[in-house]
Amino acid sequence: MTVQNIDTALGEQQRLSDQQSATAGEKKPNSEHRWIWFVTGPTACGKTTIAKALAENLNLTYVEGDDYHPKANVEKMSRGEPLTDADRAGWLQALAEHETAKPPTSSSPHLVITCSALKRHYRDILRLGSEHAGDLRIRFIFLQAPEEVLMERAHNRRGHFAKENLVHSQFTILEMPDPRKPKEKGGEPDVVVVDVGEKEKGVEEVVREVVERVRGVMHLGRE
Ligand SMILES: Nc1ncnc2c1ncn2[C@@H]1O[C@H](COP(=O)(O)OP(=O)(O)OP(=O)(O)O)[C@@H](O)[C@H]1O
Ligand SMILES: O=C(O)[C@H](O)[C@@H](O)[C@H](O)[C@H](O)CO
Repeated sequence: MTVQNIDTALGEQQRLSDQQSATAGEKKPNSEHRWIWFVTGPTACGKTTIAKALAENLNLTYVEGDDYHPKANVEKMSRGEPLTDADRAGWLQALAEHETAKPPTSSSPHLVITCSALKRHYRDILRLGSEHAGDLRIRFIFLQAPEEVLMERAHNRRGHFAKENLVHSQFTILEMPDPRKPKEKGGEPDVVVVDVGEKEKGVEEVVREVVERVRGVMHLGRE
């Protein structure tokens, strides 16, 4: 197979996976729905960077998930101590409530929210919004990169409470979503996985890919 053929095959595979993501769980698309996009992945994978750019490009409302942590969580993370399930419970609940709250009127009703969402169970808490407010389409973008790459990004980042000493603990509990398998087989077809680990890719290219794939899912979901 030539490089071009591999690219075409991968593109097709991605399109099929996004198509699945567009309609995951819905029998009939509803034109009145709101989109909620969670940008997820371990610390320093680029959630804030990519979510802001995505919101700006598609004119969606950006919400920084870290702003919903209680002070004690931020202090704990600043000391390099990993959060527990109990520490994250209230935070996940706050984000789940935020997604079902009355949509903002001053800007787009569609949200892009950052949240590490490291475990399947956490993503399921966020998915519950769809049951509580029937017009929601909750989707995830998982930014995937090797641990060493995120260690380096966290090390080089300035002015953030999360340092490189949080990275390893997050990888030990990470439950990577698999969008290719159906839900009944443990898969998560409502997740768009984007590789952000390649050095030569850079932020601009990742943003371009994310915007294109989100656009694809939202468009497919409206058909
Ligand atoms: N695709 C990329 N390529 C190279 N550097 C990147 C990329 N995306 C983000 N970065 C850089 O990596 C660092 C981490 O990014 P960012 O703060 O957006 O991550 P985050 O996932 O929001 O982190 P946290 O969960 O700790 O808040 C930043 O310095 C950012 O500029
Ligand atoms: O433990 C977690 O789930 C993560 O630490 C997130 O809650 C943080 O917000 C992020 O990684 C740092 O910005």
